[in-house]
Amino acid sequence: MTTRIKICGLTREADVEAAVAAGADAIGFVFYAKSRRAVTPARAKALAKLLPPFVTPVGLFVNATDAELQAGLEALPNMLVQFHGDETPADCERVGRPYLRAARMAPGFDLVDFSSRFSSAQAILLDAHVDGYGGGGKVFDWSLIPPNAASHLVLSGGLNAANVGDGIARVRPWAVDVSSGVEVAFGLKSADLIHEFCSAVKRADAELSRETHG
Ligand SMILES: O=C(O)c1ccccc1N[C@@H]1O[C@H](COP(=O)(O)O)[C@@H](O)[C@H]1O
Repeated sequence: MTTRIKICGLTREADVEAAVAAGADAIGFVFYAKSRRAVTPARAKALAKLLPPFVTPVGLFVNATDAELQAGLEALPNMLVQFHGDETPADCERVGRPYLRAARMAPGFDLVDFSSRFSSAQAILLDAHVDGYGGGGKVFDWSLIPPNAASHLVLSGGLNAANVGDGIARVRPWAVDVSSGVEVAFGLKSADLIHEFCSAVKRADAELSRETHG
């Protein structure tokens, strides 16, 4: 299987170009004003114009107001919505768009129950439980993920080129998502690290395919 790749928290044209060139399937824009990776809807619109067909823009929101959601959706009408705060299933469904719902993984968290409550999500995105909701570059204990927790899982939380292959082999996610792990300083993406991350994902897929098909 091909593991899809999302590169999140892009703020500059060069980062978007690097992610597309490296083979990313999705690009995330952070619409959360408290994040140092935040972009305005107008900025996201300008960056998303660089995306070729079949690369999906994703808008990340944390407990956004209706006005903030609307502004994001108007700027990026074709975006997938990533809810990364305390949104309820009703909050997510009210927006009427395909969405990812972030689960903040920590010991005792009931992922099976969470996934069943958010069964209308396209995928459950697994992130470590950190202060500030996410994007903390922290790996969580992957053994907390029960088998068949959701039909589509996006693995995130502290991924980088060195550990993403292990994550793919152990979790077998539909997709992986990275932000901190492709940065040289907080919020500053590196084209080289983006390329290394995407190459590591492709190597892991090739290794799994060899194990499966010989
Ligand atoms: O990136 C942020 O600033 C952010 C803020 C609030 C919620 C989520 C955020 N980022 C997302 O967190 C995960 C994990 O990121 P990392 O690779 O550990 O840095 C990922 O989905 C980011 O998009």
